[in-house]
Amino acid sequence: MVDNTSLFSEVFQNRFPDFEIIASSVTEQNNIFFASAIKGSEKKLILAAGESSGIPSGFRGSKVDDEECSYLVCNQNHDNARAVRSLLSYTKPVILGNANSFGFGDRLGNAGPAHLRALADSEPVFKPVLAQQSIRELDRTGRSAREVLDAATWAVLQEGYTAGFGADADHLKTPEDIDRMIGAGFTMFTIDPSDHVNNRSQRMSKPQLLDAFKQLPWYGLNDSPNQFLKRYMGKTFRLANEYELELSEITVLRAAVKYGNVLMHTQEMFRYLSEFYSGNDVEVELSVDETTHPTTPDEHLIITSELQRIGVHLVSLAPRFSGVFEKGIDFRGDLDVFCNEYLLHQAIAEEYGDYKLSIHTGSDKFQVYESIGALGTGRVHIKTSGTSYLEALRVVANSDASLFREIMGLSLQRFETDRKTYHISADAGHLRDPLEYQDDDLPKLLDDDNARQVFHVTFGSVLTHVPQNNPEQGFRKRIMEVLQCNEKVYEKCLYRHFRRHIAPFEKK
Ligand SMILES: O=C(O)[C@@H](O)[C@H](O)[C@H](O)C(=O)CO
Repeated sequence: MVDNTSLFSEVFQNRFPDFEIIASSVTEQNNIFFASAIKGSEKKLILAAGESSGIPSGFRGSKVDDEECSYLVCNQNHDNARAVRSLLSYTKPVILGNANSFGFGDRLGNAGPAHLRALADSEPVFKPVLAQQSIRELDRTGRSAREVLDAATWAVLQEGYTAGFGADADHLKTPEDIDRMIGAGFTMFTIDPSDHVNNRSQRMSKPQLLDAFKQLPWYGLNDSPNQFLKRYMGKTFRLANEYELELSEITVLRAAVKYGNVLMHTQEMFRYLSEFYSGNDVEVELSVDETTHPTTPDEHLIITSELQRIGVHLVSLAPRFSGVFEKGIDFRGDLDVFCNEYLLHQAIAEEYGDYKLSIHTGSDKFQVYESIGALGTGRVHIKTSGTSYLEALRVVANSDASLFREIMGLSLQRFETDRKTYHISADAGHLRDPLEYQDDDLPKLLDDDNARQVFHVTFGSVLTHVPQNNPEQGFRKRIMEVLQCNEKVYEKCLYRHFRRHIAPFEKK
């Protein structure tokens, strides 16, 4: 039996023959039908159809009145995204809780449909965090938090994905960062206290540690040096009836000095979010992945115990894992050491924090996913972002060699500046002048680690580059046009790439 939505897919198509109606998007609410559509090379649209009086007032568009039916042809702009979210609840982000989740950072705002398809074709292993951008990414691309959230709403509507998605305001360092993101409707808040990690503690002698230990913000933490030492020094903590962590005096002192101010700052950010936005349904991640030294399991145990004591509740925590996690390339290091520590971190997260482990810089870590996917233990959040931008550049390299060479030229120029604050080891000296590559060799650069990292961290310079003599020819506009003309290829690249990330977690 033909259901209403497939019937209306035909109605829309017959009424607008020069539009491509996206069948997966057709939905009905209060006898009004909606569909995502594409009109030639123009931006995607949203169509509404029904009795004229029935079309909700929040939608803005051009009206077409037929005898039996009225239609509204709307641009996918912010006002219409808000109207969609107020009408179709599944297009609003929600908190995901303890469910395994996958962060699909999307610096261009057009990768969402393929992200959802890569996930939908797997058994329900992950919930999608479809809107995810860090303050650093927004500052570098010039995009707003609402643009990121709207892109996720349009993707969910287009794919007819009704199972719920998250929205991660990533790497927040100040209360102002929280204000900037929560106003757009984000639901997950990743606190980044890395500026408060005392990395010097790694090299401190015991006298230096004792001196720094006394100067920690004990009053703010409602604690004292002696009470802290009594809780941990010389204590043995059993984990999952399998592991034991015995905390020596020097370990406890070093952990306190390294993370003491992190706890204070995290408490302040958590209280700000909880008190100023008490009406919002939110969840919090703590990310200490961008520090100079790995987070040891001993340190993780102390951090999570202290967070519990000061009333900070997390949905996930991102430690700095051992081994080399760099942007845009696979894991480097001893995979056995990583897996052993991962299991310890998982046991701590489960037993002392009841939260997920979060893997940042999760793009392209295929060796890790083959290992931990097979383990099938614990709960995990995986965070990716730059890798979707690299797949977009792969399409540009295959479709518009001239544009790609221009982008590569700018990326090489900007690399040494833009690489700051990113943990990468690429050597641009291995790359040649863009003009020295044959057209056919350009796409292969997206499989070269040095080139991947050069492109990965220069996204901001590229996406905000507008030639003074020709403002209409900015790189972002040209990239989006190439992707729009090659949408099926782009979606196939993204789908294939994210299936490779997700498949290792599917039950064999
Ligand atoms: O580039 C960024 O700022 C973000 O993508 C950030 O690195 C994010 O937390 C991440 O780890 C994505 O892989």
